[in-house]
Amino acid sequence: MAQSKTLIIYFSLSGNTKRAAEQLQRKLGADLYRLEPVQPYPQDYQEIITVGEAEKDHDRHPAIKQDWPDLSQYDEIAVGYPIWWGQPPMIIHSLFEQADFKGKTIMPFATSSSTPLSATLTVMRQLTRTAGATLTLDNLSSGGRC
Ligand SMILES: Cc1cc2nc3c(=O)[nH]c(=O)nc-3n(C[C@H](O)[C@H](O)[C@H](O)COP(=O)(O)O)c2cc1C
Repeated sequence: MAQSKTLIIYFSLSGNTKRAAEQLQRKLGADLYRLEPVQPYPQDYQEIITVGEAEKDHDRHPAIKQDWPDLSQYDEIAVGYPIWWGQPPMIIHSLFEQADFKGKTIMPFATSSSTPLSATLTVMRQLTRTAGATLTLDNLSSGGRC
């Protein structure tokens, strides 16, 4: 029987998380899917800040395109995102609400200017638990279940 593959789902605006996801893809031999909002974010940095801040302040989870691969092929899903205001962006909430992650192992990874991945793990644990999945840092930099 073929071994189950890992799927990497990532969100990236300016390309840093995209590059991290591609590195991880090479390391894990995983499949790759870029998460995108239905309504694209603005190009202008200041406008991104305005839109992103409004989403955060109003707990608004943007509509997402839902053309990811059939998740039943994967036991492990790596979820990557840029850290926004010390947290995963609201689009990651949309992902956990719309995708069926029940029974999956979720491996988070993130890029930022300085905030560490660990700052986002309380939210990621909550999202993962609500989705009926398990959060792990195995295969990534830190190691260990959380
Ligand atoms: C709206 C917004 C909020 C951000 N908040 C933080 C933050 O709290 N901490 C941090 O270290 N970097 C923060 N950053 C920087 C991004 O996390 C960083 O540039 C990231 O690598 C961008 O990833 P991307 O190129 O995949 O979009 C923020 C950037 C944006 C646009």
